[in-house]
Amino acid sequence: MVEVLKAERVKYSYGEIQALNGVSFSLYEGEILSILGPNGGGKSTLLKIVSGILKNYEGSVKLYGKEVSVCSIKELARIISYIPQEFSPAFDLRCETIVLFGRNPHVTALHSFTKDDYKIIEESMKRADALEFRDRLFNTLSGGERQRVVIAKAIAQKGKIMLLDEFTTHLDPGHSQKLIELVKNMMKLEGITAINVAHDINQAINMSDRIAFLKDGKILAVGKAEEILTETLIEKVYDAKSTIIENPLTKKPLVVFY
Ligand SMILES: Nc1ncnc2c1ncn2[C@@H]1O[C@H](COP(=O)(O)OP(=O)(O)OP(=O)(O)O)[C@@H](O)[C@H]1O
Repeated sequence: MVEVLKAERVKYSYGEIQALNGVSFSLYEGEILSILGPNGGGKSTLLKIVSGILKNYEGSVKLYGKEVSVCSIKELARIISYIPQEFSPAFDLRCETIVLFGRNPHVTALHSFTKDDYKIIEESMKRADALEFRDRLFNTLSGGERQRVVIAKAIAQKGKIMLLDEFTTHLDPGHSQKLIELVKNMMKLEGITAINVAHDINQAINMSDRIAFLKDGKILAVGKAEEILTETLIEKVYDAKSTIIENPLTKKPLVVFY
């Protein structure tokens, strides 16, 4: 198994607030690792460190063996595609232009976008089922339609690692299901690896190879859902009562809160 990312004893604080307090885990090529946990547990902070937004962390975070804090933003953007919960550009931009942003990390100082870039954009929009929005203004689309465009941008970026930050939060069950399928298929076809930050535990169990629970800046458990999930763990993480049954369709654990 190729280790794509290795985090060791990562600590991060915002002034007095210790957001991460000794986080260690590995991410292996081709897997989806979902990170779950209560509000304020440190999930977004972890994604910001992995994507190079927060650099002054303690410990070590290596991507393909290289420390993230010394990678340039452009270098990271060639490896990492980030799909946020919401993307709201400050200006009125056409959807094609948004997807074109995905090609920025591949453009050199000497020449701008090429014919190939435009071909990649068209293919990416087709795959994300977003081609029909090509000439529409991004801000006029619905939440689900926008996410398809943002996913097209991530496809066009051709990063080997995808960071998904609660990317289905504002979507209805139909759109949410379609987008998860799209991301999973894309990952299989392109051999992409993903970290998926989520609150919907059952959705995370169904779409992931492994799950991790982050609380108070520490990982409480990480592994295959069927191996680590217990009612006691759920209570420790969320302070909530649950019962865990077998999902009749997927045969994976299904957490029922009560
Ligand atoms: N810019 C900031 N300045 C100060 N404190 C921050 C900042 N961003 C996050 N924090 C604090 O760091 C801790 C971890 O926050 P983080 O956003 O990483 O949690 P999270 O697990 O993503 O939460 P949620 O599930 O609510 O999105 C929280 O206590 C939060 O208040």
